[in-house]
Amino acid sequence: MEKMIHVENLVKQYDRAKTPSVKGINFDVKEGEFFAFLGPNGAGKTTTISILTTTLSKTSGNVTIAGSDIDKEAKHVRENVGIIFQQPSLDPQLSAEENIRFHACLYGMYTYRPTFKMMPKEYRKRVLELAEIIGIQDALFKPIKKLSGGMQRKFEIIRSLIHTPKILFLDEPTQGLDAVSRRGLWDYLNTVRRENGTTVFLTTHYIDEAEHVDRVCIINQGLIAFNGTPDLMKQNLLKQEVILDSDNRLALTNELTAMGMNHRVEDHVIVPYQDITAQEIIAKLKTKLTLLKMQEPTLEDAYIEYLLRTGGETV
Ligand SMILES: Nc1ncnc2c1ncn2[C@@H]1O[C@H](COP(=O)(O)OP(=O)(O)OP(=O)(O)O)[C@@H](O)[C@H]1O
Repeated sequence: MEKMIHVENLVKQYDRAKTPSVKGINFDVKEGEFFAFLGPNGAGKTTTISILTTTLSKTSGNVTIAGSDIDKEAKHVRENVGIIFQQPSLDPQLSAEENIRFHACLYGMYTYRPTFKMMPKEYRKRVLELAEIIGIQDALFKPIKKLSGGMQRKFEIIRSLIHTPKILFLDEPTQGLDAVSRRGLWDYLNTVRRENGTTVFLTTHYIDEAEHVDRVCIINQGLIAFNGTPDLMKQNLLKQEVILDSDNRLALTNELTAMGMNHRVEDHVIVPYQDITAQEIIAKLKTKLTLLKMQEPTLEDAYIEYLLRTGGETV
């Protein structure tokens, strides 16, 4: 599988800043991968994403995007990426379609024409197709300022996809959106990923949005603190527990003690385990159980635990 993003010893020192904001980080993102770049406020996410999308210069290091060097082949890089920034970047005075048209012409895809009807057939087809996928055809010709925040975000995504980028960079794309709009946006992005095989690089403070990504990379104080699958992150950090109970709780706890299993009694009997599976514990128990529950840690639990253990801020 081709490396879509390659980052090697990337350093960014802002003018007048005492220390670098990004301190020599390394990571790769494979073609088609859904990659979440997480970290607390000020960790270096926006700095990194801005460098990768050629909107900010780096201090040192090597970065290639879809095989193109970000310094030597910046134009190629821009042709291959779509970007959704933290702050909405649509022109509120223009209609949704006009925003898309300007963007497409800016990318050199088409020569500008003053009306939608005068644009080439291929452009019109693509815009209508993309609008249909999210079900917002009706809003296409309305002024952007009349649309809800969620709809505007969707239009930004359409706009960023108009040139069929290989990589979509999303910098906190759902910030400020309500739960329904967030869900709708993710359903749409998943459709795009499935249909186009687009590589997605996401930064978000909603850790649950990264629960189903292929890989999570945590940046903390300008350094990579973790890079691996969400499952690995949970396994590495969270103690696993099984929650049990019985009408004869004393018999149950006695049995656990006899088995040499550490446990504590809270609302129920909680049994932390390591080097053994929950199934093995349960198979050994003779006492009749009235409750059997696995503790299902979330990615957010693991993330907070990770930052606490590595001495980072959790905000
Ligand atoms: N233009 C700048 N000049 C000097 N320092 C900056 C500049 N932009 C960012 N920084 C500093 O660089 C560090 C990383 O900031 P960055 O915006 O990349 O973090 P972030 O992880 O995106 O944070 P957030 O989650 O709050 O958006 C911070 O300490 C920030 O204060």
